[in-house]
Amino acid sequence: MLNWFQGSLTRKIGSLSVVLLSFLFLVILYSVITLQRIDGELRELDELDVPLSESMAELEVLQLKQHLFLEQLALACRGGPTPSLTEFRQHKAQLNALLGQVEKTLTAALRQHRMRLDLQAHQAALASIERLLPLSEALEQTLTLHLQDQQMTAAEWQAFEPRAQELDAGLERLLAQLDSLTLSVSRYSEQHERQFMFVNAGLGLAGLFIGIYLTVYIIEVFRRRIGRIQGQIDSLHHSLASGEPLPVMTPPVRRAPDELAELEQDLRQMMQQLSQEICNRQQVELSLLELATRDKLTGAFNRHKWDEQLKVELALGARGGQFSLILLDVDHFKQINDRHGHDVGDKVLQQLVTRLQQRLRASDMLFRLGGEEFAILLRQQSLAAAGQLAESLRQQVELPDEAGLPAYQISLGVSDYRLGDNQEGLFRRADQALYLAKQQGRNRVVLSSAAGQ
Ligand SMILES: Nc1nc2c(ncn2[C@@H]2O[C@H](COP(=O)(O)OP(=O)(O)OP(=O)(O)O)[C@@H](O)[C@H]2O)c(=O)[nH]1
Repeated sequence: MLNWFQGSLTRKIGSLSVVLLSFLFLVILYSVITLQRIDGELRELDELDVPLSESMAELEVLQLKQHLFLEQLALACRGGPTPSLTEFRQHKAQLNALLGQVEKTLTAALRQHRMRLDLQAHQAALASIERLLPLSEALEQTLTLHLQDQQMTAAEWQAFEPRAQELDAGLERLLAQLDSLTLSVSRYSEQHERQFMFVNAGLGLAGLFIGIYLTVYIIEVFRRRIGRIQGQIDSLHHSLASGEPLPVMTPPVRRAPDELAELEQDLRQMMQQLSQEICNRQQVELSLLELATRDKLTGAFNRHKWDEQLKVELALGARGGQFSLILLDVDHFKQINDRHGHDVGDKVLQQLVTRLQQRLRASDMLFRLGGEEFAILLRQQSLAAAGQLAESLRQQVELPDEAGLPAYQISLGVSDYRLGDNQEGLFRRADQALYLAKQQGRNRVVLSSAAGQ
């Protein structure tokens, strides 16, 4: 049973169909066998019912003839013509033949015994025939004796009449028994046919319900599972369109490994891979963006980013925004390189960026313009405030180093945005301030205003 639940969908539907077909086959088999039985019963009924009915009709006619003969005999006692003994003998021979025929029919039915006949009623009818035969024989002998002298006396008639009536009553009883026998057989057959009809209708309905259940089951299974797959494909479409990672999938529930479940699992795996791919791609994009905008050695923004950002800030400035610019340069950096080597020079540049970043705010942006030259964009900062920050940066850099790097200083030139400035104008003012700082002995801050700009 557990195997069935874990089986493929084709196997499940196939096995349910086999159950349904087997059930229908059994229904058909049952119908054929029962119909054959009913047909046999009807044939047996014909074999019993038809001859018995014919014999009964003849017996009734014979009984009437017997009555007439006895009436004539009663009249003969009172002086009427004596009836012919030959006629009585003919009746008796007919009676014997008929009784023999009925006995044969009943005995044959009993021997076949395929139908549910009332055995007691059968045997009672046979016993009645057994009793009637000697009675008829004795009556013939008595009548032969009385009619030898062609005349029956009144006393003889009185003795004879009860025995004749006994034979008549016996015949009457036999007829009633045969009648009830044929009636009960017909009733049994009718009842049996009705039962067959009900059972067959019930089985047919059961087959119909199983068929409907199977159909509904298949439709429901497909509808639910395909709906789930559709939902996953929808979220895949959405994710691909928006570029967002796919929703985190719960680990696949262990389900029957049928075709649809396999498809779902494949789809889930594909979505997980795709989700991973999207995350990777976003990381790659971030890395590429970093590479494109950051300086490899120091991690500060690069020249390319500087050009872009300066355009943005100038556009904002043209709309009323305020910002300032600091240009800074390491003093005598060539000497550091020359004395301590290029690698130490690199470390100095890295350390410089770290120290500067420590003092800057999140909205400030530090750029390496080339060599040992740097620029800082300060949003919402006046020239004076930028000058103060520049001075504090200078002092910060001047502090003795704990990592064993040589001491160094920086010179800084500061300018602020003025309405109508372009990239060159703004940069030139800051650069001239820096140049002046170098001229005045380095390790200092010069504002563009002080530089006469
Ligand atoms: N270690 C290292 N040195 C660099 C790098 N880029 C430029 N330099 C060196 O920086 C030095 C700049 O020297 P200069 O332009 O003469 O300036 P300076 O020696 O700092 O003198 P002033 O600016 O006048 O104080 C040169 O020797 C360059 O080789 C770099 O990425 N790493």
